[in-house]
Amino acid sequence: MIRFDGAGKRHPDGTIAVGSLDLDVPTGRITVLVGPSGCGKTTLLRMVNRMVEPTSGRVLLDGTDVAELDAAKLRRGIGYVIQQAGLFPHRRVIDNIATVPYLLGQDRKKARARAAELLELVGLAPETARRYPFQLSGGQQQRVGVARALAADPPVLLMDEPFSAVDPVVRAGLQDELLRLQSELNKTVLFVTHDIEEAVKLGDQVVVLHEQGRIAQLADPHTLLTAPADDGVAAFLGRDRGLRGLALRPASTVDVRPTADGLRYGSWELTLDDTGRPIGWIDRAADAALLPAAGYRPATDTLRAALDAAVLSPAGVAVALDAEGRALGTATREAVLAALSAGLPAAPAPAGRTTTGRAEDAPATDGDPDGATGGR
Ligand SMILES: Nc1ncnc2c1ncn2[C@@H]1O[C@H](COP(=O)(O)OP(=O)(O)OP(=O)(O)O)[C@@H](O)[C@H]1O
Repeated sequence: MIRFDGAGKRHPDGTIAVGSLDLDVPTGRITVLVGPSGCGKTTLLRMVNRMVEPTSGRVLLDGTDVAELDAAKLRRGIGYVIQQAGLFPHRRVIDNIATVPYLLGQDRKKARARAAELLELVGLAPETARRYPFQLSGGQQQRVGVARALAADPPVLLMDEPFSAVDPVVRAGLQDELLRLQSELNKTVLFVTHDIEEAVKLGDQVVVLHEQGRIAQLADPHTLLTAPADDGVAAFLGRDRGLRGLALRPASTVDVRPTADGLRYGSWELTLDDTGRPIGWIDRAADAALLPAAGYRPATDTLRAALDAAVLSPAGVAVALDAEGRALGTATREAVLAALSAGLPAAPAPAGRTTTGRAEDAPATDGDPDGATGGR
């Protein structure tokens, strides 16, 4: 575990980057520091590997004050990934990844073999190994940066806006990759971002920071989205935080009608190819062209993906897919909405209006929507 124990940083010019922070970063989990520019995120991250020395308080790594550890040794035991990857331009990818193992005096052949494994682990083709960083895309460079940070198999990973320089699609892919890696590796990850969406997607716990490293809220993503500590945090989370919360709930709760039970909904029919993959929806009544069938994967996707597929479908029906893209069944918009409502408190029946226009309780069986609009 990493512990910030009253850790603060005051620069010689008097700037207080971080006032005094108490924070536990649990072992084997992802903790995300998120907050506006200049709130002290990078300062805090760098206190862990002693690139910044606190001017007050301490940072403890598994109970030991990092100030007591040899800085170079400490850094070799902590993976560090930064924006733009920070690769050595004159070294091939394979040697970039093996940098720390070389420094640790590992046998070169062994270090390279491990680097090749890591290349595969982060989803890069083997031929990437011999290229130089400038021959890679931004997203590929970030993957190499992650592989390099993992090379010495450090228990701790510090990631400072590692994915912010790449476009949103590549970024989402890198985030997915990090979550997949983390499910296998269980590193203690301290991740810095200014993007709240990224924070709630990746964090087991999210620390929302105000200026000078003051904690505005420390919570798991669900709590953060549903119960922001104050208006400032709510504003930072954005207006669609309720909808974004759907991205934290699994799609597996949606009721799926198996393909064997039929693929017709009114005049709409889902057509599949020989392998069981959806081709599209056809409206038998209109004899019109096939329309695309939006799908989602119940095993791995979120409720948000299921809702998206249902909303996009011309038939109002999402296609549930297996990992190979074959149709398992279908889920109506209503089924998705039912799953969505399952986690929420039931809405009471609409109350009627008194003659003074004030709402009053109405029996659940006697809800009168007209009354609610004052229609008579
Ligand atoms: N060497 C320095 N001297 C004086 N002030 C500094 C120095 N380094 C950083 N600061 C200030 O400390 C504060 C925190 O900086 P830090 O880089 O930790 O913020 P951040 O939250 O990571 O910002 P960003 O999201 O923009 O990267 C900022 O106000 C910054 O200007």
